[in-house]
Amino acid sequence: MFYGLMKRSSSTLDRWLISKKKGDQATDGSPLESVPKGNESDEVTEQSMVEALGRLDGRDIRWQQKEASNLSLSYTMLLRKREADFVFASLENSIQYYSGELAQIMVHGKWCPIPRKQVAYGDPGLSYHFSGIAIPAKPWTPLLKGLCDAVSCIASTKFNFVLINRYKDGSDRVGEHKDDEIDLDPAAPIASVSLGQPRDFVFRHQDARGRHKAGSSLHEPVTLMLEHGSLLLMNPPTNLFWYHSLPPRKRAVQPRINLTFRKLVTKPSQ
Ligand SMILES: O=C(O)CCC(=O)C(=O)O
Ligand SMILES: [Fe+2]
Repeated sequence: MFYGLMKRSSSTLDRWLISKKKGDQATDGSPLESVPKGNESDEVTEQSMVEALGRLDGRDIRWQQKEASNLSLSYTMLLRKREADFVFASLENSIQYYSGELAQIMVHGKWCPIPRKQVAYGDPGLSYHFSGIAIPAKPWTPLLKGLCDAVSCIASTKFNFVLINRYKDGSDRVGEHKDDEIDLDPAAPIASVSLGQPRDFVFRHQDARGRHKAGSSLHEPVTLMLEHGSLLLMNPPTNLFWYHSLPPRKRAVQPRINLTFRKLVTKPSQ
């Protein structure tokens, strides 16, 4: 199966390439093998899940690669279904999202409630500044640390922070933005793990927006369906040139959790 990543496919640049390992020579187009199934009767526990996460890098990861003008995306199915189900349920049971001032953002000079829930975890003292707020990191839980270490290993990047967004249904969303904050290491990818309701994720080049519409014919938008258990790497310099959004979708009725692992470079506040 090709995971239905692309809405359009007209030029070679627009075609997803598949490689066995990130950085390997990509091969074009052959269908992905399905991920091997474990013994379905084995019960997944928090401890077995953290152990499984420790072995994730050893799995045969098949990347689908999308390259366009200053855009580089790597996509793979990271977790088997029952693992993704377990992580989703565990996060649903344990995560307390921020409220009050930490659940607002500054839009055009006005404070607005965010149309989703959010929280952050990470190394001690880290905060992430965006849209007028500073989101402090709560201390890692064993599961989130296990996921962070696994994704760090797979992406060859030592992530130290995760921003978690929860979308209760298709009316929750993220407006167009770039993840180009000063806190972020510009040389590091952002690693996005999705759980729950599959949702469209849309990239638009900065020269194809608003009064720059002239660039539209040069830079077609790129839409991916982010599946339950998937990992998307937004590689540099994507976030310097391309905006991304999670638009509302009436037909999406189930909740979704997204974890974006990030490498923050600003000094922890004491
Ligand atoms: O929910 C997502 O897939 C992405 C969220 C996002 O873009 C962000 O947190 O910066
Ligand atoms: Fe983002």
